[in-house]
Amino acid sequence: MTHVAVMGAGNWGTAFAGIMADAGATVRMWSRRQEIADQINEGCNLEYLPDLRLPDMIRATTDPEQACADADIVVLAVPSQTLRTNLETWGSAMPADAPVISLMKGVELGTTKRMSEVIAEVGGVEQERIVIVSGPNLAPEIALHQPAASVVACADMATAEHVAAAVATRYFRPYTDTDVVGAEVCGATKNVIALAVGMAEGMGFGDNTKATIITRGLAETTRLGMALGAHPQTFLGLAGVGDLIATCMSPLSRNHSFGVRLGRGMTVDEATAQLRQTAEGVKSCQSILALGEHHEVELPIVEQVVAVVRDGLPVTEVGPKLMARDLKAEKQGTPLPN
Ligand SMILES: NC(=O)c1ccc[n+]([C@@H]2O[C@H](COP(=O)([O-])OP(=O)(O)OC[C@H]3O[C@@H](n4cnc5c(N)ncnc54)[C@H](O)[C@@H]3O)[C@@H](O)[C@H]2O)c1
Ligand SMILES: O=P(O)(O)OC[C@H](O)CO
Repeated sequence: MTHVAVMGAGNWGTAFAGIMADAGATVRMWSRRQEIADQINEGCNLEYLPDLRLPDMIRATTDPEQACADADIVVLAVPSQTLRTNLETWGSAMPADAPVISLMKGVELGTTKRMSEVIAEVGGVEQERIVIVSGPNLAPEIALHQPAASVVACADMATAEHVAAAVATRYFRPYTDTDVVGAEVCGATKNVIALAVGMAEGMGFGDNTKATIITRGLAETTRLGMALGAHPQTFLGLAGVGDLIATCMSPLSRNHSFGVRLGRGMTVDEATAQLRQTAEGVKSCQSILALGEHHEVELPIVEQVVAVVRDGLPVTEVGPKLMARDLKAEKQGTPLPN
């Protein structure tokens, strides 16, 4: 039987622990807070996913050593901006040879590192062991066992196949890939595009506007990913278009909901206080823009989101700024996949 350690007991960590248990594994979760560990051990994570009944093979602890003991697979499910500190705290608890699944969708502020780069640097994990799971996977829907699929990407295809077999259930279908960079760029950037779509919705704009932001958001995501060496087809797959649609259109998305609040006139602090959940795009927009600047890639929508959340630009000025940009050919700077 496979033993899995899930480090992080929030929305996605808990739903993903459920997937792995349903796929036949025993799971030990690491929770920062004792009361959440206690709730999980009683069969329900009331704070994050009250509707998901957790089976007995999922146990929780606040001790990282206990969580990781004898783990065949480790799953990391913490906010992107705390991953570095979390890894430092866990230290030698992490096993030296097990595959490490990254569920995070963000880029580190300050360093502009992708999550796999942080895991390699701080956790000392080789690229062949780092596996990205990314796709249209809103945790509350997965918790209800609604069918969904995801990309399982690893530099080493054999490891991707091994992990895919370990996460496949009747409601969760993995597709393997080796494009780690592409999966990570898609996952992080779609959160920023969802903020922009949410802003538009909050201001009262309709589906033409939202579809325009999604499509041009895909164009800038593809440009950035390709500059970093990603495969162009990744952006048309589950981690790309799939997740972009789910996150930009769903009221369950924290990033979308955060954007809606900004569009209705709330400040970032007000929206943060009201949502009280991780909306990764609010921080990652800044590191993604910095990454774009470093690689000389134009990211106009990301740039406007940064202007709103970091610099306080009124949301009403975003649309006019984007619409007044120089006219260009649609495919300029965004090669199509072969
Ligand atoms: N929720 C989803 O539907 C979903 C789906 C796919 C990917 N993701 C990604 O997975 C990652 C985790 O998301 P989530 O939804 O589980 O987030 P969450 O906010 O629901 O949970 C985060 C967990 O990390 C813990 N944590 C550990 N150290 C922390 C610290 N220093 N500060 C704050 N929290 C700390 C929290 O206690 C909590 O248990 C994110 O990168 C997110 O983009 C989420
Ligand atoms: O709730 P969000 O906005 O973090 O999005 C959740 C997932 O990433 C959707 O796939």
